[in-house]
Amino acid sequence: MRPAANLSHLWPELPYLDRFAAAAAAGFEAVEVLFPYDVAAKETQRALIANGQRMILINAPPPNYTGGARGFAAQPERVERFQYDMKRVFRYAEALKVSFVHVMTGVAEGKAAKQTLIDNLKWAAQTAPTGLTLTLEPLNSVAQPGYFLNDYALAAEVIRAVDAPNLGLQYDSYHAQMIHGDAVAVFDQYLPLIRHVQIGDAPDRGAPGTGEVDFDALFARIKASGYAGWISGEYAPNGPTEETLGWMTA
Ligand SMILES: O=C(O)C(=O)[C@H](O)CO
Ligand SMILES: [Mg+2]
Repeated sequence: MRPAANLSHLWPELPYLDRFAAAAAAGFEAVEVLFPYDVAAKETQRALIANGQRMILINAPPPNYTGGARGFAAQPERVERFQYDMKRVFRYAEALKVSFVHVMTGVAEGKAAKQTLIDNLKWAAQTAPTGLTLTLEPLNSVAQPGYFLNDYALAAEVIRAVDAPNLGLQYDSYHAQMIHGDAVAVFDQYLPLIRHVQIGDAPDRGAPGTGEVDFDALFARIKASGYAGWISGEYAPNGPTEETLGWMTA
């Protein structure tokens, strides 16, 4: 088990740069951040160095760089902007030495959207710096209405169509449970494509153990599978984050 902390979700009461120290004090050597772009990469780097941590994952920027709409990789009218932004994210990722960039599809539907996503990902996989893996994550339609990649079967189809060694699946127990009703079965079914794991409960996206995901079974399956990647806590703590971290030793 290699635990990581998603600092966009955990320690929400602290300013961004203070969350690194809180995570270090809780024992996290690895962190991830959804959208670090409104802070200079050097400042994030300083926080990582000061706390002996590594940044494992960032998201490709949303249209306004700090939040809001979740990407546009499946929007046919924004291919040029996609390539422009991905070049920026690659520079940012290299500066922070991140392992994964989550590419978001945005709101879209239909055949043209799927083909655009596949073409964009082929280009991005070829252009990405060596050592960086791109991920796709299905997001459920309650959290992200209209989001193109709203199903694990669709994500698997796109990943297989792109067929690049540096593109894989980002599994998230919260979204998997919301979309398919059984997060454990989704983990089992898509294991060969999974490169990164995030955990949160459903339906409220609380800490593991607060909802309907069977975490005992999920952790047992992860352990039995030989999955050797990161498991990142990405949930809304209902109270002090430190009191929600039992999963780190599960
Ligand atoms: O919502 C999630 O689960 C994510 O991991 C995304 O990165 C959303 O931006
Ligand atoms: Mg997630």
